[in-house]
Amino acid sequence: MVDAYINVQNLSFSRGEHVIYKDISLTIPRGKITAIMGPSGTGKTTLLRLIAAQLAPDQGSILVDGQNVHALSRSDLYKLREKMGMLFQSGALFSDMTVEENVAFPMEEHTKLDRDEIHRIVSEKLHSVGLRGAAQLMPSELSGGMARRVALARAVALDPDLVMYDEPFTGQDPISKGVLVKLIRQLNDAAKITSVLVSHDVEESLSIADHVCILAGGRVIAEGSAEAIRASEDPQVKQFLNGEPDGPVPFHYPEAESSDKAAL
Ligand SMILES: Nc1ncnc2c1ncn2[C@@H]1O[C@H](COP(=O)(O)OP(=O)(O)OP(=O)(O)O)[C@@H](O)[C@H]1O
Repeated sequence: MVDAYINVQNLSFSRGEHVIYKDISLTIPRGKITAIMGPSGTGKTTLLRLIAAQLAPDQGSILVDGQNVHALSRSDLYKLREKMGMLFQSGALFSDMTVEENVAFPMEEHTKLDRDEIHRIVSEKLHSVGLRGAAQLMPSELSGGMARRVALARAVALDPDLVMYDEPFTGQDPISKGVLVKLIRQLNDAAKITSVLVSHDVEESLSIADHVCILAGGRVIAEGSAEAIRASEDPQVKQFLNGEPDGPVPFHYPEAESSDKAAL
């Protein structure tokens, strides 16, 4: 039996007429790195936002560490969110704060630790991403890869049980990608974190993930170990892994019926 940290059970979610998920179930194992992959616009970021209870499902449930996140009181949800680190695409650094102040920010917001203790933890977190020497720099003085690593240090500042990464490799050169892959692995293993990674980057995702879910067309088209996914003979999985535009997974965003009729 898989020791699940997150259980998505019979989840359905629509935005207006657009069905994003139709009765999907998947498991995110505890202490492992799970990659969520799928074509652009398929709803990967939406799934992270549903897990963080920033969005509510139309049907079904999401259990995080055994708790139904959408049934929690405001204060229990707040407590659970303190255990979730997020590195979202939009999660840029605060441009008017130094690197050190950026990493200290979640501790100042969520804990009563004193300045010395915060300083010690910030140094430790920056050391773990190889940037202790950059503590006094401003974000504008960092390369894109360094900024991503500072954001990573900030995402793990509160020692979360779960870290969700949304497209951490976007815009990174191959060396930075390799560094980020190693860091995500190290942080996951050293602190026994459960990591969820959303990415388009098939090679980087398969190289790092223990467990993989591929989403397409509102469904889970494959779920399993990275090796099992690589070896899959399923035409939809092969199409996605090989980056082929034509195949069982449609390339075009579905048009509303009314616009079809209007065009006739
Ligand atoms: N705030 C919103 N209002 C309405 N529709 C939205 C909103 N945010 C996202 N969507 C729609 O939901 C669908 C899923 O979006 P989402 O960002 O989760 O996809 P994704 O798989 O993460 O895409 P990408 O890989 O391109 O980032 C898309 O079709 C998008 O148009």
